[in-house]
Amino acid sequence: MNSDAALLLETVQFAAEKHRNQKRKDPEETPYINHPIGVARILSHEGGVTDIEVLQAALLHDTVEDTDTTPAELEAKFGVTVARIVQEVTDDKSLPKQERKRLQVEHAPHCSQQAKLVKLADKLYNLRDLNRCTPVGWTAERVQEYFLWASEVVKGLKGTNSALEKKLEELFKERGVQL
Ligand SMILES: Nc1nc2c(ncn2[C@@H]2O[C@H](COP(=O)(O)OP(=O)(O)O)[C@@H](OP(=O)(O)OP(=O)(O)O)[C@H]2O)c(=O)[nH]1
Ligand SMILES: [Mn+2]
Repeated sequence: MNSDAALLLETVQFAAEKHRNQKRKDPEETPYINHPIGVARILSHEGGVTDIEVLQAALLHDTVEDTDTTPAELEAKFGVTVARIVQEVTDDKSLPKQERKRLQVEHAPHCSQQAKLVKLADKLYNLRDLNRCTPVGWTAERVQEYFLWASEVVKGLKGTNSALEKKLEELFKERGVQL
């Protein structure tokens, strides 16, 4: 087997183990790991991304934010670059939600190109997921607010990947949100 394929399998196995007890917020309680796998798949199949470290970071992107995984653990297992990309896309969960959301908008333009790619694919996946079904407990207003906020983040990621940006723009247009 080629070493990139082996590395991706090692990475997806690690992420699946870390997220093993988590579910998405949809009514069917989809396994959480479907999301990071989908984000990596968007980058590879729709974004044309071949940078293995970006694909690994996509698979791992919610492990530090949402599980007991530490940045040091990622660095030891997957190297400094993958750990750094994940750190760049990790929200500080000790901050109030409004502040976290504001900081994503503020920080997006200053992220590395690799982190910007992961952020674009993360938003694309989550917006498509919102179109597929409404998370349990969310109102239509909250869904629309998420689209509005995501558009503010995506504005700061412009010029990163035209294919992904085009698909995001289409989703915003359907919601009457101007990018
Ligand atoms: N659309 C959708 N999202 C779900 C679902 N289940 C879990 N999520 C996650 O919920 C987050 C968005 O919900 P919010 O209420 O805005 O944020 P919060 O979970 O951090 O409080 C996303 O986190 P994230 O990936 O860290 O991204 P981000 O929104 O923080 O950028 C998304 O992955 C689902 O069924 N549908
Ligand atoms: Mn995510």
